[in-house]
Amino acid sequence: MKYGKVKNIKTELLSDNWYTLNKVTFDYQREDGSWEEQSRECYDRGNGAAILLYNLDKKTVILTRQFRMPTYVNGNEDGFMVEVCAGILEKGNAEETIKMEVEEETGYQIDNVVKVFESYMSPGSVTEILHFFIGEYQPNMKIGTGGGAEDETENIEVIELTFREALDWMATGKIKDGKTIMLLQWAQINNLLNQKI
Ligand SMILES: Nc1nc2c(ncn2[C@@H]2O[C@H](COP(=O)(O)OP(=O)(O)O[C@H]3O[C@H](CO)[C@@H](O)[C@H](O)[C@@H]3O)[C@@H](O)[C@H]2O)c(=O)[nH]1
Ligand SMILES: [Mg+2]
Repeated sequence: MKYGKVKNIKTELLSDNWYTLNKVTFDYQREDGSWEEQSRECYDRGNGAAILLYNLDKKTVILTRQFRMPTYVNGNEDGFMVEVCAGILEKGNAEETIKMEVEEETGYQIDNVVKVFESYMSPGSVTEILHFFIGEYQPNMKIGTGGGAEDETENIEVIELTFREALDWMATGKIKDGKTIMLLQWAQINNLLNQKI
């Protein structure tokens, strides 16, 4: 293997309070063939799925707004984040999970989703791979209020914006969430809303 091999992998559990934090110690083979011991903390919160919900007639997208404590403790003044709908894969595959999350968080029941790419979001410390989808919604697909799971105290606000407004929010920093920026830019590059940029 060109960029080294690993052996003697040892995993020490540091925390399993909500998700799992492990310290992984391993031998890593360098380019010159010599071995060195390294260790990395790996935070395992499972894998996830995210979706850009869009409507072609109205040229709109649906986003969510929710309080995110980790951002509050790191400079986000009110702690609120505008994000695409997303969730952690609990049971089932990414496609099933994202349809369930859409219903739970936004109140829309959508039939078709299309996977567009996947990405490790923080590969130096977080194990998670995130599956990215797009899905068209129609007003008559709204069957509930959304808001997130009661037992998870999510308190999610559902926001409908024109695609143009969403791009402006991204440009001005009102949208600062990585997965949301990635999906909005994917839509822009691929002319998803057929709009001249
Ligand atoms: N009580 C408690 N709740 C927690 C804790 N950590 C997270 N939660 C809550 O558990 C819920 C998980 O909801 P999901 O909708 O399944 O996940 P998500 O937080 O929206 O995750 C999505 O966004 C993340 C951040 O961008 C992504 O990393 C993830 O893959 C997914 O796309 C959220 O309400 C979250 O606040 C904790 O330590 N304690
Ligand atoms: Mg969520």
